Amino acid sequence: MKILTAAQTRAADAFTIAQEPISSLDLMERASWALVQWLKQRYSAAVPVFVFCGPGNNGGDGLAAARLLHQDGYDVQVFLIETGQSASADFTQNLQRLPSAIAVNRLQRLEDLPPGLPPQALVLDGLFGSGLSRPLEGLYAQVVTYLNQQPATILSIDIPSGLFADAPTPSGSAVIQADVTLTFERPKLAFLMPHSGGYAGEWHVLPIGLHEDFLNQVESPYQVLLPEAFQTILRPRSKFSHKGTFGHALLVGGSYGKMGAITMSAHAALRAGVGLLTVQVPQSGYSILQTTVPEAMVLTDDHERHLSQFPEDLTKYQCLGIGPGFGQAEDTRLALESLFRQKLPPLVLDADALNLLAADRLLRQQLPPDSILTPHPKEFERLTGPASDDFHRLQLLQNFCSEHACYVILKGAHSCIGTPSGEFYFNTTGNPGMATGGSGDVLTGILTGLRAQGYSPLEACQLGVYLHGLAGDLAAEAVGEDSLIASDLYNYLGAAFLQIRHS
Ligand SMILES: NC(=O)C1=CN([C@@H]2O[C@H](COP(=O)(O)OP(=O)(O)OC[C@H]3O[C@@H](n4cnc5c(N)ncnc54)[C@H](OP(=O)(O)O)[C@@H]3O)[C@@H](O)[C@H]2O)[C@@H](O)CC1
Ligand SMILES: Nc1ncnc2c1ncn2[C@@H]1O[C@H](COP(=O)(O)OP(=O)(O)O)[C@@H](O)[C@H]1O
Ligand SMILES: [K+]
Repeated sequence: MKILTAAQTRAADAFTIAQEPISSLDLMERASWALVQWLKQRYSAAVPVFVFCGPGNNGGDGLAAARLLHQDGYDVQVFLIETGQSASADFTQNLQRLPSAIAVNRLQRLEDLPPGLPPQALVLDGLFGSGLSRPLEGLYAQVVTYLNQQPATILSIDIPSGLFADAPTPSGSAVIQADVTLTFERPKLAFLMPHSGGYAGEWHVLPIGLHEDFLNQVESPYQVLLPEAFQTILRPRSKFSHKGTFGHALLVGGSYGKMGAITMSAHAALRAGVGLLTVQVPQSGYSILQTTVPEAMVLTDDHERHLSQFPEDLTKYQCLGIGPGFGQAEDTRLALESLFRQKLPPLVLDADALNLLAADRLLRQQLPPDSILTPHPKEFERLTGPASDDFHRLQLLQNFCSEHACYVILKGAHSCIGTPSGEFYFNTTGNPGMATGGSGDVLTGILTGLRAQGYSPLEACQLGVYLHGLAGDLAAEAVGEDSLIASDLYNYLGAAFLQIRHS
């Protein structure tokens, strides 16, 4: 699903109004109706609703929602922030349509605000939406600070007020801290970024019938991954298939004290459906691997505690995953250097393999095209240098992927896949229970297993991050986020496959 910028959203709005055709006022009514339908399922009419409106169409949505909620028996009060700014036409129309039974409070200074809102109250935040053009100041900023201090639940209409949809919001700006955001038609880029995503709270996308032709044609480099995409990607396992059909993967990693990392990757590659798996570890890992992952074949390095070599014949493998528990010993670095001079199967690189790459520009330049790299933000920073904000980080991601013709999964709450052609795919599965040691090792195993089965690098990245997060969500349903550990992720991978195969 494509993500639109604020400007594209305005264009989608205008296109829909002209082509459907529908009046702008009726489109606002449709958006507000969708919002109210959602809200009614979650909050009963016993909950008092306080609607805060700015001067634009976001405020217009708030007014229309206030009227619809009042019709449904909710106790609604409206607060208009009046700074002398002229209101939008649809705002004005909706203000005129407001039944006189709804109390309208006009706020011109901070003192006009009620001393406090009841904890059981629901605040509808309709101050500003996609039309925000500068950080909030004065009375608007004061109202935001006031609302953020209230014990009430805040539901933001479209976007938390004060948050820029597709540009960095300057730090220290007044932004609504929403509990829930109901956003129209498409998620906003800011919801997916580490520094701004938290403002949106739990967010949901409400379709409001923006014109299909526009949505199909509009070009956007940003997409979110949804399960529908996998119906065409996921391959069936045909009746006469055999283990050779599903590829032979090689995982290289592990060092003394970090053998668990490569063990978890191995489990994950197997659960991702690979036909055969070989794992190369230092000698001290031999019994560990043979005991804990009996399905895998094990090769050992000459060294007891760290890796210093790769198997000689790499041609029989369909994917080579390197990194979990790899270490950064000098021998290990030299082994990686000589590896890059050979003809190689598709690569997945993680953890210390990335740190070694980061420390060596020449090595980076030899990175084979179509490799998949899976850095967390710190590893990414080592590869590209620091980013000034989340949007700059996306720019660095794009530069890196196009310079090295590779795919980079920038891991996080919404892991982002960067591609050589400049598209970005944000993941929508996963939860904070996955913020636990070894989660990334599991992802490496999944990607290696998928790539060995012949999935393209982009398919493997998309399927891999989605399944990994979904396994985390299913595991969290069973054991809770607090107790989730990385091995739960490969243990729930089967359930995740079943869910996307049958959705
Ligand atoms: N297509 C859709 O998805 C649909 C969208 N809909 C809804 O419309 C919303 C977008 O509405 P919108 O364009 O009127 O923008 P909104 O944010 O309400 O306010 C803009 C006004 O505020 C002003 N202003 C800006 N920043 C400011 C600041 N810091 N401090 C003070 N003022 C500031 C700005 O003035 P200016 O920048 O010109 O100075 C302008 O006057 C969207 O989020 C959704 O809720 C639905 O109804 C229908 C379908
Ligand atoms: N809050 C979160 N929400 C969703 N996924 C998360 C969250 N925190 C971590 N993850 C996922 O868990 C994995 C952590 O990887 P990484 O930091 O490399 O862990 P490790 O090095 O311990 O294996 C990534 O795939 C990341 O997307
Ligand atoms: K808002």
